[in-house]
Amino acid sequence: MKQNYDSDEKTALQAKYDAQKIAFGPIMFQAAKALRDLGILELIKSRRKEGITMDEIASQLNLSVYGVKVLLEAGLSLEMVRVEDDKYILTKTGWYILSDELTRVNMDFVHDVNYLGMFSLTESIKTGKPTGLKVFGEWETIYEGLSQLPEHVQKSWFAFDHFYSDYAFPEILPKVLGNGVKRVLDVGGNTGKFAMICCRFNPDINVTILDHPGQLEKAYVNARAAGFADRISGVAINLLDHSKPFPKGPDVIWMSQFLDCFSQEDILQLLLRAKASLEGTGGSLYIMETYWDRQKFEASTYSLHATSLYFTNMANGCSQMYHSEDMLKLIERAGLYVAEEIDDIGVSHTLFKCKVKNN
Ligand SMILES: C[S@@+](CC[C@H](N)C(=O)[O-])C[C@H]1O[C@@H](n2cnc3c(N)ncnc32)[C@H](O)[C@@H]1O
Repeated sequence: MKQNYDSDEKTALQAKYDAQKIAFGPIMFQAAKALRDLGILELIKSRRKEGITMDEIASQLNLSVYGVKVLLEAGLSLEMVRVEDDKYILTKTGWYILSDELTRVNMDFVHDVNYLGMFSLTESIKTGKPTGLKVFGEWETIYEGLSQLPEHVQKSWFAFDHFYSDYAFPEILPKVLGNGVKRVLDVGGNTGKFAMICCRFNPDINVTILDHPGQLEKAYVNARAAGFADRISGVAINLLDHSKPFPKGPDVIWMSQFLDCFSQEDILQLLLRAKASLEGTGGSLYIMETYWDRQKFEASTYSLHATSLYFTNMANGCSQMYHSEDMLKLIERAGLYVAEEIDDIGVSHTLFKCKVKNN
């Protein structure tokens, strides 16, 4: 992470250039995506070091020279391509836009899930509502409508969600599921990915998923296909209804990439419900989240700050990718304590193992 956010040491020239990058950001984003999706970057990459002319790209891809020209010129300013003797060559940034899975997943998420809705971000800030969500439907939060979003939007949403958790899950399994764990409560368990990993990890483990009915349907299909139908069950629930207690007495309550879907007031209530479920049992609550202050790389912090605005405008209007101190204060207020913490899991996660105080 950039260690401090209290300095301003750019020259005026650099600052003005950076301001133009912001001013034209949405147009240049579309240019980068068009260069990727029209196959221009792929073709340039296939020519490696000798490069390829604009005319040849146009003819091979059946595009107008005009169209290829404006995109390639944008690509020069984006530093995605460079040009030598009229021949275009892919830069390192161009390679990342084309071939890096993390970048692709992020770009598709921005484009398919967020781009249209973000037009009303200011309104979301003023109203505390996810006003961008209306481009897809009339839900209070995106989670209620997730299974009804257009196919390509769902695909990008799930790819974004799964990319990050898929990398994180395998690393922490022995820590979370070792020591005779038998009953796992996966709060916000989505399509059952973690539940199935638990079942594979140890044949004695049974998992209950709490989530919206649309997500549970997908989880059941996946569980059946994997042969775990008898070990994975679900409770269809709107978790914002804090009058509904969590099932009592699991060995592990698992909340992965989940609490960022809620306001701080709601997180406190969810933690209190988790605590009530664990009271007197010796069980643990594991919270796996991406905190913007715990990142090793500026690129991660930047991505998390941007992702917060997805929550503001598209998801629910009130949550975000939190600072770890926000979460630690809520854990304390709920009467829990962090018994163990691990940073740098997967792409950018932190795991808090929480216990009930004076249990
Ligand atoms: C970002 S996903 C995380 C999924 C999974 N735990 C992972 O790590 O990949 C959040 C999950 O919480 C669920 N969720 C969010 N708000 C909810 C609510 N109010 N009631 C029930 N489920 C909710 C969503 O449906 C979704 O499956």
